[in-house]
Parts: sequence; C-alpha cells; structure tokens
Amino acid sequence: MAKDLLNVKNLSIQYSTDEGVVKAVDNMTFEIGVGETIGIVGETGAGKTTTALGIMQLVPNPPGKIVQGEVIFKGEDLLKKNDEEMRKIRGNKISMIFQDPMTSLNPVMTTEDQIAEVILLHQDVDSKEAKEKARDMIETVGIPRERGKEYPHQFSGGMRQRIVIAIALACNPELLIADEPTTALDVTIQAQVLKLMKRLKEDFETSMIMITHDLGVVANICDKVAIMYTGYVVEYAKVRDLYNNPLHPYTQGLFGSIPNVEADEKRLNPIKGLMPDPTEVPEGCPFNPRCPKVMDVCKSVLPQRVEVEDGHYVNCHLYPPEEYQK
Ligand SMILES: Nc1ncnc2c1ncn2[C@@H]1O[C@H](COP(=O)(O)OP(=O)(O)OP(=O)(O)O)[C@@H](O)[C@H]1O
Repeated sequence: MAKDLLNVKNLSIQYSTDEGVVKAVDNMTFEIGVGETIGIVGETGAGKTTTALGIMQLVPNPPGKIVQGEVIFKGEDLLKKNDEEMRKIRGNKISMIFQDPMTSLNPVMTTEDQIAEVILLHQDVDSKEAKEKARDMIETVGIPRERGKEYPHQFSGGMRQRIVIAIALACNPELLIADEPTTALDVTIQAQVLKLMKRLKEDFETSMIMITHDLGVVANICDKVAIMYTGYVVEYAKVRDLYNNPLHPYTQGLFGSIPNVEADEKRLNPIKGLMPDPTEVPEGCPFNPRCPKVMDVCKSVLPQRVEVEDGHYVNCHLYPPEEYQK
C-alpha cells in the first residue's frame, strides 16, 4: 500500500450568496498515496473545483470559507499555513491545471519564458539554466523545443494545453491537480493529452487529482475515484471496485447514462430530475428526490459513510452500518 501524500479529512467549504449559504463541499474525506491518481467525478456544481481550490488554499474569501477540516500534505496541515508558505508550495510541490489553457497562459510572453518564470521562482538556477530547462519541458510534452520562442496564440488548443502541462510539471511537483484538463479540447486531441498526462505521471511519479465529469477518463487514468453529489461524496472506492460493483444509486445512474455499444441498447437511462438548487439541498440524503430506490429514512436522515468492502465506501441507507461494520 502506497504511503499517503495527501489526506483530506472532513473538509467543508461554504459560499455565502444573496440566495443563501451554499455548502459546496460537505465533510469530504479522501487520501492519495505517492504516485496514485484519484478521480473526482460529479455533475456541474457538485463541488469538484471548490475541493481543488480548498486544497490549494485558493477559495475566494469572501464569498467562500473553509468551515472545517484538515488538508494534510506530507504530514502538515495546509489550512494552517500562511500566504507566504502557501506560495512556496503552489507551483512547486502542488500544481494545478485548469480547464481552459488560454486563461492560464500569458498572451504577451513566449511559452519558454512562461515556463522559465516558474522554474526561476522555485529553483536555485540562473535565467539561462531556467530557459534551457523550459525547453526540455517543451520537448517532454511533445513539442519541438525551438517553438518555445513562440507565443500562445501561435499554438493549437491541444498544444496550448501541453504547454500548460509543461508549466505545471516544470518543478516536478509531488501533486498535480487537473481540473477538467481536456474538456475544452476536440475528442481526438483529448485522447492525446490524456495519454501524455498518463505517461508523465508515471515518468515523474506524480500523484494526481483528476477532476472530471467523464467516467471514461477515470477508467483510463485513475486508481481511485470519489463520486460527488451536491458537495457530498456518495461513493469512494478503487476504480476497479467501483466499475465492477457500483453501490450508490447515483453512481449506478451515472453508468446508466453512458451509451453501451456492446449491449446494443436502444436508449440511455439518464438519471431523472435535476440537481437541486445549491441553497436548497433536500433534507436527509441529498439524492433522495431523484433516487429510484428511495426509502422513508432517506428523506430525513443523512446517511453516514459505510465501508462495504475493503476500501469501498458508500453513503446510502441501502447499506446500514450495523450490517457492514467489522
Ligand atoms: N465564487 C462563488 N460564489 C458563490 N457560489 C459559488 C462560487 N463558486 C462556486 N459556487 C457554488 O458552489 C457549488 C460548487 O461549485 P464548483 O464550481 O465547486 O462545482 P463543480 O463540480 O466544479 O462544477 P463545474 O463542473 O461546473 O466546474 C455550486 O453550487 C456553485 O454555484
């Protein structure tokens, strides 16, 4: 069993809005071992990005606030670090890749200068060495090193995202957080970028959090997965266990929403209904109004996390703790 690099414990993050309080992340717990990748999956608004921002201490405050929890990175709680300490960690030990590469790149700076800037900030090298390392990174992500002299607009979308990956990996971070890194790209380019990320993660032994709404991406790249619904993790397991034996009706619904070519199904079975208004999440289990297996208890009592098989956790009244507690 890999040693834990990151332990997120009971993390809760809220936003105060004019409409009321949004519990964007509610009592979230997961861990990542060295070299391991976890997928965080959920529909839009489930709280995936807020989880990432919480780990990086980048939740905008106001309106956001971390109300409880711990984010233990290599034995130290990041939530207890000050701005200066966090600046040294971000981009160096923990990096983040966002959905749209254009928002992360500076349009008026050459790509090699942008990578070199990060290296200079965190490593004890002069600018010539930093530039050389930057060109090495450009080559590592599959772009000819001479193109480092070019500006972001001279690259295609897929190449820009490769540059963003090069920036994120420039200081060989121990943890990479990728927030829907391929969503803005064409399907064929998506596959190439994912393949690249998978290879780099293995070469550099980087641990990774992959935020996505795509279960295919998870199957491809992740070791573990947390399924989120309205800020709340409903199921958490090794990828293989979750795919072989999805327990939560919401997870089962997500699988029912994927076209299955082999089964030659005529129609999909999308989950009925919509995610609730984030300021008016239903009492009890937040999924209860959409759940095909809803019981009375689901409408008033929030289910607790139960370990149904080794390392496979679910929050659902169909799995009462007394039956599964060892
Ligand atoms: N700055 C903010 N102010 C108020 N509410 C916010 C803010 N940022 C996020 N939220 C709310 O918090 C909840 C979680 O949002 P978050 O962006 O973390 O979800 P997500 O799962 O990453 O969604 P997406 O896939 O669309 O990025 C949503 O209800 C969202 O409206």
